[in-house]
Amino acid sequence: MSQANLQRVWPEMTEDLSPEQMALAALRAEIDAVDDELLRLFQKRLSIAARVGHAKDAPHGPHTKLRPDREQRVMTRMLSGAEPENVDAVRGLWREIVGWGLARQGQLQVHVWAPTDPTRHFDGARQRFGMAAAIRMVRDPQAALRFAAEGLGVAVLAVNTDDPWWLGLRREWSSLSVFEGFGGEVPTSLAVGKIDPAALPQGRRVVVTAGGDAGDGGGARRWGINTHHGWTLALTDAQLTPGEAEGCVGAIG
Ligand SMILES: C=C(O[C@@H]1C=C(C(=O)O)C=C[C@H]1O)C(=O)O
Repeated sequence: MSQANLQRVWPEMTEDLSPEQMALAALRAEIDAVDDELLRLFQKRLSIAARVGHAKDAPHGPHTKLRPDREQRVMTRMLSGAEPENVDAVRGLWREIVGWGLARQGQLQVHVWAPTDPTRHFDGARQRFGMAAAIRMVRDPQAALRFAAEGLGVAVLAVNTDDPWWLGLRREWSSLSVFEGFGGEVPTSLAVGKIDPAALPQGRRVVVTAGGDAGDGGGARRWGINTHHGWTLALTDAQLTPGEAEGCVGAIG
């Protein structure tokens, strides 16, 4: 709102103000108007997200409502429209917005297992899933996997430790998919959940394979994350299909 307009709308409020105070009040009035618009749009988005949740109930599927592919598309679209200096702010805000959208379909429960540097892993989960999620640290990776396999929520598990929990992704926890990596180019923890394989993010696949070979058809780039008794957890650029013989257990974008 311009200073002249402010004076017109609130003459009694503005008569004793210095020009600096008037300028500040005008800018704050502008922010109030933007906030009103944001509030209306945010609440509209939340109610649409709730309707998307009902649409996912029919037919009732075995997967959680979290759709990493859709979240990735929403995020990419927003970041491509953001001014360069706003990219970090937009990323952080949209993580929150999408987190609250998902919460309208049921609060996301996240169990984090990270025996070393737990706060760093907890913070990574909080940034990824937002304030809407209920996040807690747990002591037993197998219990966290069981929790995720029962469809009660998702698990974030550290991989830079001596516990090769990830071997189970090809055995007893084959209903779970890795859908996110935390900690940089070579992730130090992975998120797993009962994610519809069709809803995994586009990009790097996660593979658990016997021997040092990712079985990715050769030529495709590959990053090793961990090994244990001849088994390898790695990332690959090869577009493998989750659940098939190549040992693909998910994708992290
Ligand atoms: C709204 C949806 O559900 C969840 C919330 C999303 C959002 O708020 O944008 C996106 C993906 C899902 O994790 C959806 O699947 O479109």
